[in-house]
Amino acid sequence: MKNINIGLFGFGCVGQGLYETLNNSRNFAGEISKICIKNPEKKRKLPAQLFTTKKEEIINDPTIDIVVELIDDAEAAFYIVTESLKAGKSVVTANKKMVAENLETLVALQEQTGKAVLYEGAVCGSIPIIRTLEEYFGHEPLLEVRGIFNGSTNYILTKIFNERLDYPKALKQAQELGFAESDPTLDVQGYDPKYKLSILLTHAFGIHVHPNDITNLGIDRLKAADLEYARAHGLTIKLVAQARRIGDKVYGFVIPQFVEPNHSLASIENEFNAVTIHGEFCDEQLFIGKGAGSLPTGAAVLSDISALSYDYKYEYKKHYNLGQLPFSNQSPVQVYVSYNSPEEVDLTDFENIQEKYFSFDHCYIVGHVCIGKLQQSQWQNNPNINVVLTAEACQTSLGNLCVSDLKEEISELKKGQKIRERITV
Ligand SMILES: NC(=O)C1=CN([C@@H]2O[C@H](COP(=O)(O)OP(=O)(O)OC[C@H]3O[C@@H](n4cnc5c(N)ncnc54)[C@H](OP(=O)(O)O)[C@@H]3O)[C@@H](O)[C@H]2O)C=CC1
Ligand SMILES: N[C@@H](CC=O)C(=O)O
Repeated sequence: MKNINIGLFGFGCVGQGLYETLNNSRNFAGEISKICIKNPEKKRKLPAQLFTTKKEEIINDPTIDIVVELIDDAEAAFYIVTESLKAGKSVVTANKKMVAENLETLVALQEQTGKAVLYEGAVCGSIPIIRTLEEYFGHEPLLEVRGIFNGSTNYILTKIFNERLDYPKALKQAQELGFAESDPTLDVQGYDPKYKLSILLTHAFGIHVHPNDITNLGIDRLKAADLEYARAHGLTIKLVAQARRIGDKVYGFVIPQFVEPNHSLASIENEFNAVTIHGEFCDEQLFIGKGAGSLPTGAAVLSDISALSYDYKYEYKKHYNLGQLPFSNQSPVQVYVSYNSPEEVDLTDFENIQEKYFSFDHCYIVGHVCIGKLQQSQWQNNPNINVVLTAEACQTSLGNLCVSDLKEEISELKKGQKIRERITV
């Protein structure tokens, strides 16, 4: 095997994880010859001559074979990746925001330059999901890809449910352990798993969907009453990313979901991620592995570097071979919506309502709403409002209750009245 000369950008959690995995791999012939970082004053555990703050020292170095981009700034990462490709170097990156927001450009640039960009570490850490979709499922029509795509929020939810730790403490731990993004709102508001879903949409269904077109709701608005609701019903909550093909359309979104104890995602805890693939031929498969952290992500990056050493490239088979399936947000889902007072939610946005509950400290409704309506609604931006998919959320059969009648009835209810009612549709 040829000795590979690596130029590395970033020496934080993942960069150091890569360094460890590279040095402890017994059969990998490669070394890091230069590391570009941002802050020259920071104390490093490696000799100073290895570090630089000048990107060009790596991009323009003809002795460097592969560029590995592991920084926490998506804009600068895009520059590094595109300039490296233009300079004739293949690239490994773990930056899901950068990849998801620019995938079409990156695919075109790979075609133009003949060089490769690999990004296994960008999606679900150590789970080899992109290569699995590319190679193993390259010709199988898929029906669904779903799962837990964010380690930090899964860690937080595990600590909240299993140890009754409060949200700020659990988030702080996820940050200290290196799981969270530098801006943790990307994790807790569901952006990070949305970037990953956007990338998987390309490899699973052949479609490029910009993350801005995918709905994401997070776990940052969960209130004590929502947790009590879950516990009282024997449920837990997971932040679930999902995409499914129904007919000739693909639907996808990231929304927290109540999960029953016997559900395959219920036992996925801490920073572990899980991906379920449902294919027309293979039926269901479940992949589980650590989705965040220094060594698991470093291992995914090392695997990509190794793949480049035998000239591996993503072929984007489904994207090139299949007609573009349209992506749609017109998918009705059943949601639990909790809020402080009845006028905060516009019930006319709902297709129907199955349950409503008002008490002094907790109001909620359960009903079907279209993802597109949810995405566009003003009320959804209200920080008092928390939306969780019900355990049956994606069963699409809708009742036909007229919500305008209910709206009037509910708006007359005063906060403090304790009414619990199931409405049969
Ligand atoms: N942490 C994880 O578990 C995972 C992270 N990722 C992704 O990997 C990437 C890196 O994450 P992580 O290691 O956690 O981040 P860290 O914050 O731990 O490290 C970021 C590194 O990037 C360097 N850096 C920032 N901006 C620049 C720049 N413009 N030029 C050169 N270097 C720069 C920093 O330099 P300095 O040291 O000087 O501050 C630092 O070394 C991110 O895209 C993240 O989303 C993917 C999967 C898992
Ligand atoms: N912040 C991310 C890191 C890995 O992608 C996560 O928590 O999953």
